[in-house]
Amino acid sequence: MMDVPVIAVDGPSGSGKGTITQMLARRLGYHLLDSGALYRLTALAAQRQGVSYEDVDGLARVAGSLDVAFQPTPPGEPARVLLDGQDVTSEIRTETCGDNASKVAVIQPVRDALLQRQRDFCQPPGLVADGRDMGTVVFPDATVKIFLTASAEERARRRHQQLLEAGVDVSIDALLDEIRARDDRDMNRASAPLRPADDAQVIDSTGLSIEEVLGKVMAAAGQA
Ligand SMILES: Nc1ncnc2c1ncn2[C@@H]1O[C@H](COP(=O)(O)OP(=O)(O)O)[C@@H](O)[C@H]1O
Ligand SMILES: Nc1ccn([C@H]2C[C@H](O)[C@@H](COP(=O)(O)OP(=O)(O)O)O2)c(=O)n1
Repeated sequence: MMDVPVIAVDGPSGSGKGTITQMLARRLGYHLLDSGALYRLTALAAQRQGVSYEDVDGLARVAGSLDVAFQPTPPGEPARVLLDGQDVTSEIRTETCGDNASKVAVIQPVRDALLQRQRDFCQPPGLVADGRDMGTVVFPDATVKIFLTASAEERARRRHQQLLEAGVDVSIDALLDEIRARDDRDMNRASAPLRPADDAQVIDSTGLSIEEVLGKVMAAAGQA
């Protein structure tokens, strides 16, 4: 499958990966892998099955047997995500689920159990892959590697705005604390820590509009 182009986009929470990869995949007509959704689904499925976040074997089993479907939606809307046939699109987007995802994601057997499932998304005509280790571990031979970042303060402001639009009012300071804790856990774990691949192009989106970031990413991908 190495002749299928892969654009890997990694970066911390709130850097704009989900927004940019969705727009990019649509524009190029490529498939999209939201790898974070798989970690979120693992956390949710474990909770539903009563598997504790300390039970390494249990978590790996949950990750390896996830019954997941991603259904396309109109432009601008997140893909619909089904777990065991049930719509969990909103449920997996909460801050708590993101935090739980980051906790199960430190466990190597969980990462191993999800590896092939992620690689299976690499299908013609191409793939845009969103995550933490797309360019370093899952698709080390990716055609283009982008590391998207922004200051923690900017990412907390974006998350605040996003939650307000969803009717949830959480203080920016609380969100900043959460973002820092999640950055710390994702960057300092032993397995596939969040870091730019050696051959990644780093794009700092602080102070840039979504369109400006998309332009830079398209240029980096040679498609501008
Ligand atoms: N360059 C940008 N400028 C302003 N807001 C942005 C930018 N990129 C993304 N956002 C907004 O920030 C929030 C988080 O973006 P998202 O794509 O979910 O990030 P990630 O997937 O990296 O966690 C969303 O509400 C999104 O609309
Ligand atoms: N490729 C990936 C994707 C996500 N994770 C883990 C670490 C992240 O904090 C959680 C949630 O990721 P997700 O991309 O959905 O979260 P954000 O939208 O960036 O807030 O999952 C991972 O370890 N490896």
